[in-house]
Amino acid sequence: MAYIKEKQVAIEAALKAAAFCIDVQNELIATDTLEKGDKSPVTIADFGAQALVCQHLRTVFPNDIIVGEENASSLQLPENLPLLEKITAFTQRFVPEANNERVCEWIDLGNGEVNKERFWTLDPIDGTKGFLRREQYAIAIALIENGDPKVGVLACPMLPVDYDDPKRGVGCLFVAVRGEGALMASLNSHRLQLKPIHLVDGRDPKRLRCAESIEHGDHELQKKVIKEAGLHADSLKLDSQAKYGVVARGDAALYLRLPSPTQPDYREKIWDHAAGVLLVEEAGGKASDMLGQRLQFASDQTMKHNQGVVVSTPVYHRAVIDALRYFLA
Ligand SMILES: Nc1ncnc2c1ncn2[C@@H]1O[C@H](COP(=O)(O)O)[C@@H](O)[C@H]1OP(=O)(O)O
Ligand SMILES: [Mg+2]
Ligand SMILES: [Mg+2]
Ligand SMILES: [Mg+2]
Repeated sequence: MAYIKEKQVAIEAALKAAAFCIDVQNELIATDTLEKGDKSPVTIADFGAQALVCQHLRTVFPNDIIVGEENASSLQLPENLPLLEKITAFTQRFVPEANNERVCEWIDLGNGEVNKERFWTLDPIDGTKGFLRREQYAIAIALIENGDPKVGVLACPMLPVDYDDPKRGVGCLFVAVRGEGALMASLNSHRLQLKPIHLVDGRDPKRLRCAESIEHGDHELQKKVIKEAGLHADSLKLDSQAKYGVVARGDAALYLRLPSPTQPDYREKIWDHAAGVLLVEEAGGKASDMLGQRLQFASDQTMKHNQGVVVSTPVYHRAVIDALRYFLA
């Protein structure tokens, strides 16, 4: 077994951040949200979850670089002091020594640079819009070495443990280490029981479906490609890297995300994919961009060499790449 300590620490950090997000969500009010430069929302939970994860990683791996989505610059503006104080108050429930200054320092531990050796990438809340709608979101943590995700953890506090059995409740933890398979645990039981998960096996036709974003993508082209690849069941629409989780555990056969026609120049971010890609690969699947090229995690935080993502079983992956070649020709 490899990366034992990294895996353990990433799981602890993700669970702490998930508990934090659940607390904030239960008590959140509209003014607990800011708008970023790109018009996307960021909440006190995004900031607090980044602070907690970075603080935790840094305690155990003091020399490791962290590349996270958020930074504390807006929180240092005088008009945002009430917001910062709220984040600190919630953070103190998990780390009693938190104060305003430390919380900003912990958030900014996540301002490291992508490099070719070793770094962590973190999305403290992936799917902030889903979080605000009380639908799907994920805490996503990945360790990248030499451009390759080695450890990936996704906590999905709102994801049904089993779409077909609502009694099993919501809340899932996904864990993968390169070469060691993909695992999932319910967040509902007292003891975390990680069990192996696998891709869809084709015996259940209703699971031969695609997982798609609610907000992002080219839904028109996706529809044509999905059909051409031979997937006929209605898509699952859900926010965040929870889509990687449902593919890895066989609730869907494909995650397709094509560049939106309204934002053709948007490039994906490493923290939106690294953990999920490892999870699906370790469950036996394939992940690439829309041209079938390898997703690159070590050139920049923006994946400027890739467009779109195709994540699936080897057979459907091939079929989707072929269908895309046909439609894009
Ligand atoms: N214009 C955009 N196009 C594609 N993805 C985006 C865009 N803006 C933000 N995102 C990120 O896409 C992911 C949400 O995708 P989905 O629609 O699949 O849930 C999130 O990681 C979100 O960031 P964030 O982490 O801030 O929520
Ligand atoms: Mg965001
Ligand atoms: Mg994200
Ligand atoms: Mg985010």
